[in-house]
Amino acid sequence: MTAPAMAGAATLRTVAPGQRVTVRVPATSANLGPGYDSLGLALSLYDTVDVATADDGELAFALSGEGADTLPRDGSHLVVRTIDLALERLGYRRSGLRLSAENVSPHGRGLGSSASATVAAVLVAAELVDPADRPDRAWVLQLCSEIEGHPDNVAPAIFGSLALSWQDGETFRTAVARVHPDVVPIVAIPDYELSTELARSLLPSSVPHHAAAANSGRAALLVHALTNDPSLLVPGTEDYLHQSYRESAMRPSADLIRRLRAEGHAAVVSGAGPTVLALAAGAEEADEVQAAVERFALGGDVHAVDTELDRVERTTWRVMRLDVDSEGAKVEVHSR
Ligand SMILES: Nc1ncnc2c1ncn2[C@@H]1O[C@H](COP(=O)(O)OP(=O)(O)OP(=O)(O)O)[C@@H](O)[C@H]1O
Ligand SMILES: N[C@@H](CCO)C(=O)O
Repeated sequence: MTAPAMAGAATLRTVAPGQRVTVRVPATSANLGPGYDSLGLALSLYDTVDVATADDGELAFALSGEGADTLPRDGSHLVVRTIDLALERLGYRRSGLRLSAENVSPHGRGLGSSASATVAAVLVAAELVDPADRPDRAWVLQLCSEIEGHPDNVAPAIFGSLALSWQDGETFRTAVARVHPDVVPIVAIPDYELSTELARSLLPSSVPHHAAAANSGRAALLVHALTNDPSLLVPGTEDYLHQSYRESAMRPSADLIRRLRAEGHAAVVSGAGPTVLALAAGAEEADEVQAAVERFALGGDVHAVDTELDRVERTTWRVMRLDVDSEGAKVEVHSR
């Protein structure tokens, strides 16, 4: 992991004006059932961040897509805040920034939007410093994992494919595995949000030993199923550590997962939810999954009943058949 030692605030250098960097980062699905805080898959759904430096100290934003009307347009914007942090770690600070972002990944739905934004920001910062101070991708993984608190979304966002991540003391590491070409990810994104922070607060501080033992068997099986034998995806995606504890915060998603699994499909909560991820073993099964989700949606599962208003709210779902992204984040540095 190479990067310069952190400089004191007084010695921070200002990044050169007139630079422009564009980064495209895939969405990611973490956990995949039993791989809690460890496994993550990169998906063919991309956010793009474009940053230009200026010497006027001003921040300017051009945001489109998800969050365009709600995200802050000041130094508290996740991308700006993370660029500032990464630059500081590298011994730099910024003056003015022009940030354009096209956000495609939905926020707060379990598709790693905050991880994608964090990865984009750290990769931008890495390009804005002098070449001699440029960090490698292990440093990028470390900082992004520290910011997110866990590596399972940021690793596939950086490297693509299936990332198997772990922690050695304070150091985050990852190994990237190639996914079997028959595996087809399908996401069913409900119309309600769930913050990762809330979903994490629902987990117990310890689990019974038999649950941990069962989970480790399934996590091992899942890696084999995803890379070598997709016919084992249903048993490989059984989880014992998190999904059941979070059900109360995402009933419609839990109901859809039960329905899909009962019909023989490998369905799990994507990340901290509430999106449902199904991993089909081939195009034919992917068609069946899409049809099953549509039947479930038409059945009109009840999301909330407001008895005072005598009104029933029903969940609506956006279903997308995606590919596994095998490239990870792509950085383009525009010549001056
Ligand atoms: N592209 C972005 N630009 C700025 N802020 C973002 C961006 N994407 C996400 N965020 C911030 O992160 C929040 C969502 O983070 P959260 O961790 O709750 O969900 P997620 O990352 O979408 O899902 P998960 O971590 O379960 O996969 C948003 O509400 C927003 O504040
Ligand atoms: N492993 C994380 C993924 C969401 O960021 C969780 O389930 O809380």
